[in-house]
Amino acid sequence: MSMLNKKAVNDIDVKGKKVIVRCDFNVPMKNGEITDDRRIKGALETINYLIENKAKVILMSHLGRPDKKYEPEFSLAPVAKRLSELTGKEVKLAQDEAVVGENAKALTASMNEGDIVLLENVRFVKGETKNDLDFAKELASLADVFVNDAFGTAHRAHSSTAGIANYLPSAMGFLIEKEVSIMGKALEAPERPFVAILGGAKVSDKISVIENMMDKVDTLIIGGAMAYTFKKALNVPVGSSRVEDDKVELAKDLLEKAKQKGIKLLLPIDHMVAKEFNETSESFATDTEEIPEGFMGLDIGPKTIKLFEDEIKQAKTVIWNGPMGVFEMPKFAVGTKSLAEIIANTDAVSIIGGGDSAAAVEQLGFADKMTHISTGGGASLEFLEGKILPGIDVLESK
Ligand SMILES: Nc1ncnc2c1ncn2[C@@H]1O[C@H](COP(=O)(O)OP(=O)(O)O)[C@@H](O)[C@H]1O
Ligand SMILES: O=C(OP(=O)(O)O)[C@H](O)COP(=O)(O)O
Repeated sequence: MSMLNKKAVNDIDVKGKKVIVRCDFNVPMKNGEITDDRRIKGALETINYLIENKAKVILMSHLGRPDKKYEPEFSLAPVAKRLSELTGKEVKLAQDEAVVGENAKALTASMNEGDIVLLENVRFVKGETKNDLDFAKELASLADVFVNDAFGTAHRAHSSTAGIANYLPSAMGFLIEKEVSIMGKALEAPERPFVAILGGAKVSDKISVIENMMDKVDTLIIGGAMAYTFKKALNVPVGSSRVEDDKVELAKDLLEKAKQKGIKLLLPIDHMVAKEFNETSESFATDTEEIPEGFMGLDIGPKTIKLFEDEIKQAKTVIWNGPMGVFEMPKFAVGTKSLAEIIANTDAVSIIGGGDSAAAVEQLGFADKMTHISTGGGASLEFLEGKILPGIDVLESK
């Protein structure tokens, strides 16, 4: 695959060079504080390598979705502070509303080897998300080499992730290398049995993943609200569960396809149901796969957990993306938590897609027991769909 043979940062000469590194520092924040710094930690290997190898390190990222102009609440100042703590070095923030302004130019012009400068949020500039080449050229003018290590943003073709590669020699960072090699190997040459577990809200979001996975896996497990569209396709009563009526025919096709390909497709066989979408409403576990009239499925039931567990225990490779229920409500988080624990306790290669399942695994303290937790939600989904990620595609090949 073309994304697997890119030059990495250790394939190029960086000594004394200004290296501009696109990171994904789009971290969740509450009241100006970073609530989860996994993405910052994920970039440290590349940053530390560059420092040790005497590069001048210029970092850039987006944060959130500002309205294409300077907005103080989207400043990367909290990230600069956290980076200083994590690297033990002063990380200067170039405080320019236009990103490549007087401060950025002055700070980057006077760098010593091993210094770190962080540019302001690249999405303060209107052209960024349109992959405007003038802005890409401005960013490139600050440096000698471009390294992309923003896996979480690799599915976007923006000035700082794609356009800039037109103007500088380029390579991928260690985070992108790790994400692509672990997930790439699972897709290309997995140890078998290979089990994919998909959950979350919508079939429509994950159709392409389901289709692509069908060519690779031995077993496909489907939970979360998505499962009810499949149940409806099988004429199983689903009560008032969340169903995408316009995807029922598609679900039928996917079930048929799984059969033709000889893939085991597992759906829930019991459910935690409630009258209403809240935690105080009357709720219970159903005996069978049928959901009574007037009730909705909000989590997988105990028999289903056991069914999925038996399958996961035999797997040599497990990929998981999307929660098994409405895990935001503790009462309906049992399925998601149980799966996290089951996967954590297998010897299989375990890969957790970004987004909700990654957050659940992290919160439960199982992160260390997984082979890999992706730092990209949308990006890992597109990768699993088999799409080429533009932020990687633009980089120089070996
Ligand atoms: N049975 C269900 N009924 C309604 N919503 C559900 C159900 N199961 C899961 N969800 C919701 O799906 C959402 C996550 O879906 P999605 O965004 O597709 O996942 P991810 O972020 O992992 O890609 C969560 O907010 C969760 O509450
Ligand atoms: O957080 C991100 O996406 P994700 O929530 O799908 O992982 C990335 O930083 C991309 O951000 P964007 O979806 O605003 O382009």
